[in-house]
Amino acid sequence: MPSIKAAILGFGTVGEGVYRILQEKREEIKKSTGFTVEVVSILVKDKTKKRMSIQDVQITDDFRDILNNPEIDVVFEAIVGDEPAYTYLSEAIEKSCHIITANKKMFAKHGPALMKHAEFRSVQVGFEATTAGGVPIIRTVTNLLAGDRVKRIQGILNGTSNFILTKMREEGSSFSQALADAQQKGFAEADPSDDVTGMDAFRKLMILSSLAFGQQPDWEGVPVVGIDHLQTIDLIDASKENLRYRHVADIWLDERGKLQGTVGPVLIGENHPLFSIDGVDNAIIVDTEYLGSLTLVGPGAGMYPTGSAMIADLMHIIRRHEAVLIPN
Ligand SMILES: NC(=O)C1=CN([C@@H]2O[C@H](COP(=O)(O)OP(=O)(O)OC[C@H]3O[C@@H](n4cnc5c(N)ncnc54)[C@H](OP(=O)(O)O)[C@@H]3O)[C@@H](O)[C@H]2O)C=CC1
Ligand SMILES: N[C@@H](CC=O)C(=O)O
Repeated sequence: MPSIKAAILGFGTVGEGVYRILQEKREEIKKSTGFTVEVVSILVKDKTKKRMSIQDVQITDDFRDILNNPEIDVVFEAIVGDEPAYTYLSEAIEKSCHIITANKKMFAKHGPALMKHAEFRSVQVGFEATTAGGVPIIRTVTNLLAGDRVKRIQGILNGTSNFILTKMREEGSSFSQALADAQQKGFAEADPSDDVTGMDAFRKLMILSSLAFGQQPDWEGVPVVGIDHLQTIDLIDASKENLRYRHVADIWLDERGKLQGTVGPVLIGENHPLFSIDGVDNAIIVDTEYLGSLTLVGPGAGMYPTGSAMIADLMHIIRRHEAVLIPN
C-alpha cells in the first residue's frame, strides 16, 4: 500500500486534532484514497512538555529535521504567529511539499505569496482551517467562483467572541469568566486579545477577501472593533428588547467597485440570519450574483472541527494529486 508521509508543525489544540483524526480514520482514508497517511515528525517549541503518548513519531524542536527529510510529502502547520511559520512553509514548498495551514495570522498576510510560490513549485496549499474552523467556507467560495461572482460576505468569524457573548447573555457570566472558559476549551488564541479585539475576525475577513475578490482592501481603511468593551448588563438589556449583539465581519464591493469592510459588534433583531447563532458556532452569509444568498453555519474553533478542516484539505490534495504523489 503506497503511503503519504506527513509532518505536523505544532502539537497544541489543532496539531493534536490533526494527529488524532489521522489515527482514528486511518482505515477509512486508506479505503477511500488507496493511501495510508503516516505522521513521521512533529515540531514543537518545548520538547519536555507532557503530551499524549505518540508511538514511532519523531518529536523535534528543530525544523531542519523536517526540512531535510526527503520522504515528507505534506506539512500541516498549526503553530502560532506569522513567523517562523511563513519561513517554514516557504521552505517546505521549496522542497516540493504540499502545505496545509490553520494559521490565519500568517495566512492573511502571506497567503497570496505562498499561493504563488506553491503554483510555481506545482504543489498545493490547503487553508480551509484558517477561516471559520470546521465550516467549509473556503471550498464553498472556491466552488461558487467557478460560475458566479461574490458580491458580499458577512458573518460571525470568531468562535471565542460568539461563545463569550452567548455565555454573558444566557448565563449572566462576566466577560472574564466567559473568556477563561473559552480558553479552557481550546477555542481562544494563544494571545486571546486577538479574539476579543476583533483582530482574528479581521484576518479571516482578509483571507476571504483575497479568495472571493482577488484582493484585500487597505488594512488601515477597515474599522475593527472587538467585544471587550461590552458588559453583561448590555447584553441582557438588549435581550429584553429581543435584540442580540453579534460580532460581525463584513466585506462588499461598493457601487464604484471598491472593497469596503467593517468588523465589530452589531445589534440585530430576530429576523436576521445571525440572530440564532450561539456558542462557538460561526456563520457566513455569501451573496452572489446568480445564486443569491447562501448561509453556512458550524463550529468555528476547537480541536476536532479545525483538525477535520485540515484533513479535508489533505483529502482534496490526495485526490487532485494522486498521479504525482510518489508512493514511498
Ligand atoms: N484553537 C483553534 O480552535 C484554532 C486555532 N487556529 C490556529 O491554529 C494555530 C494553532 O492553534 P492552537 O493549536 O490553538 O495553538 P496552541 O497554543 O494550542 O498550540 C500551538 C503549538 O505550536 C507550537 N509552537 C508555537 N510556536 C512554535 C514555534 N515557533 N516553533 C515550533 N513550535 C511552535 C507549540 O509548541 P509547545 O507545545 O511546545 O508549546 C504548540 O504545540 C494558530 O495559528 C491558531 O490561530 C485555527 C483555527 C482554530
Ligand atoms: N480563536 C479562534 C480559533 C479559530 O479560528 C476563534 O475563536 O474563532
